[in-house]
Amino acid sequence: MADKQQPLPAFNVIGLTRQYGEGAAAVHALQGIDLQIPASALVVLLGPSGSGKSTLLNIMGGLDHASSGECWFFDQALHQFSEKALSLYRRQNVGFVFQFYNLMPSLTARENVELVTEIADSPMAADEALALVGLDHRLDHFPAQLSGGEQQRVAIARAIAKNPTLLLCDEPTGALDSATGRTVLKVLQQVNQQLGTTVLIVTHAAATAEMADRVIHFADGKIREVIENPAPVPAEQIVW
Ligand SMILES: Nc1ncnc2c1ncn2[C@@H]1O[C@H](COP(=O)(O)OP(=O)(O)OP(=O)(O)O)[C@@H](O)[C@H]1O
Repeated sequence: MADKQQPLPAFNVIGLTRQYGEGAAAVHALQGIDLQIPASALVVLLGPSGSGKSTLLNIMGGLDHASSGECWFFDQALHQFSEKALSLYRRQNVGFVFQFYNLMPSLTARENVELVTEIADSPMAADEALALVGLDHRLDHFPAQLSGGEQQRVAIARAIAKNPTLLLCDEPTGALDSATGRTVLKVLQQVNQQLGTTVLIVTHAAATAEMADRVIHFADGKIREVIENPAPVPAEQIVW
């Protein structure tokens, strides 16, 4: 009998596949993924280019559908969701951070974050979100007046301002030098620790694994290895 005290994981992924195209041209991006991610964990996904990391992240984020298998978010069966239900799921639960910040150049840092807080159900104030990422002194700056790392921190503030349960980050430090990347990782770790947000980071910067509770290694559309890290290090100590 199931242990009633056992909390549901944030994600329970069972036999997930994703195929692009048909026949001889088909790409089997995910070839049967089984995975559990506990709520409030910080998880890093590593693996060679084309191994399926972004494909899995996109399915977990409700941006894409699996070809077969199950993807549970707590008790919600994402694999059975309509486009409309996925859209609501994304709006209510998911913050996204990508390699490129996608800020509106004609809006200030505060206004970029307000774009999200105006349509979210229970947002934090834009100024509060920007203070959390250490940008309370840059509220009225435009993206062109900010460094790459600062722009990425605005993008993170925008993602967390709607108080998401889940923060999905695809190459968040990909466009940054290592020192600046470290400040961004520190913010992600802080969001995880202070807000309890489940954070998933896809990256090529293997040293990022040191700050994770759990590291998932991909190869050829499969999970090669999952490593639990009993003692994640503070992001500021990471060197790559
Ligand atoms: N929309 C698509 N149409 C066709 N093939 C796709 C599509 N998206 C991804 N693929 C293919 O699926 C496979 C997995 O891609 P995915 O982007 O998930 O890999 P990744 O591990 O995130 O790679 P990277 O580290 O380079 O971002 C690759 O072979 C890729 O070319």
